Amino acid sequence: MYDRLNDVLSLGLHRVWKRMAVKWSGARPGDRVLDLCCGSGDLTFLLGEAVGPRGQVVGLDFSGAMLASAAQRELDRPRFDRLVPPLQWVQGDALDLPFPDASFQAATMGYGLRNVTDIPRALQELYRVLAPGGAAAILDFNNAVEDSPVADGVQSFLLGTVVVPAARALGVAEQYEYLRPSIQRFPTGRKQEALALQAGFAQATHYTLGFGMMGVLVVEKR
Ligand SMILES: C/C(=C\Cc1cc(O)c2ccccc2c1O)CCC[C@H](C)CCC[C@H](C)CCCC(C)C
Ligand SMILES: C[S@@+](CC[C@H](N)C(=O)[O-])C[C@H]1O[C@@H](n2cnc3c(N)ncnc32)[C@H](O)[C@@H]1O
Repeated sequence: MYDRLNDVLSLGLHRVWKRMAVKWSGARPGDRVLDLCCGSGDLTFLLGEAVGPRGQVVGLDFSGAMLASAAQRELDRPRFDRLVPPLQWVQGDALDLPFPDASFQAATMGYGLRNVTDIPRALQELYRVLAPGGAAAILDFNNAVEDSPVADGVQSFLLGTVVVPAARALGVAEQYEYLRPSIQRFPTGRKQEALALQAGFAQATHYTLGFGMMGVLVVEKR
């Protein structure tokens, strides 16, 4: 239901945003890459396409149920889709990653940073497991309250008049009612850049997508 609602409610655009995040992560053929808070694996599968059969892809999530869903999706993929390497599904905490320092050349995090309980800690762990020269792309809703009050207003309107009623019709209103307050608590793009630099990244740039309602924080480790 989560995947289907994402398609319907974003008019399929979330797939475009996820492809942009993978592109901006800098994942290249043969790389070892990580998808943090992978959920049902949307970004993990896209990373697999980017690194190809010689690459290595790890999807991490602390929900065993989401990982089981992702692993089943991998089994259900058509054989010709098997151009990607076998994906590794790891149950773990983004705040205490079970990987050595400098383990990955690139990483993604899709709609996860806003959901962790300690954003600075998550950025520090991401920095630690990236190799020097590595990069990551962190896709999430954009808290546009400072940069674009119009985008903030439209986002709030759509969440309240389209998203939550649609979720209510499917019996999952409570989960989707969480979105607006979580976005209001989420650091703005500028603040995310500052947090990333504090975590040790040499470069941090926040780009907006979806008419300012989504954002991607791109970070680079020297
Ligand atoms: C893929 C998307 C959201 C993932 C997502 C993240 C969460 O933290 C959740 C928490 C609780 C419930 C659900 C989620 C969740 O789905 C983004 C697209 C799906 C959104 C639900 C749609 C939101 C519509 C936007 C306000 C604006 C649409 C942009 C416009 C079509 C250009
Ligand atoms: C909204 S879903 C996003 C899933 C996927 N990245 C996507 O783009 O569809 C957020 C995911 O983050 C996971 N998550 C939240 N906090 C986490 C943490 N501290 N460590 C690992 N996973 C976490 C949840 O279990 C959930 O699967």
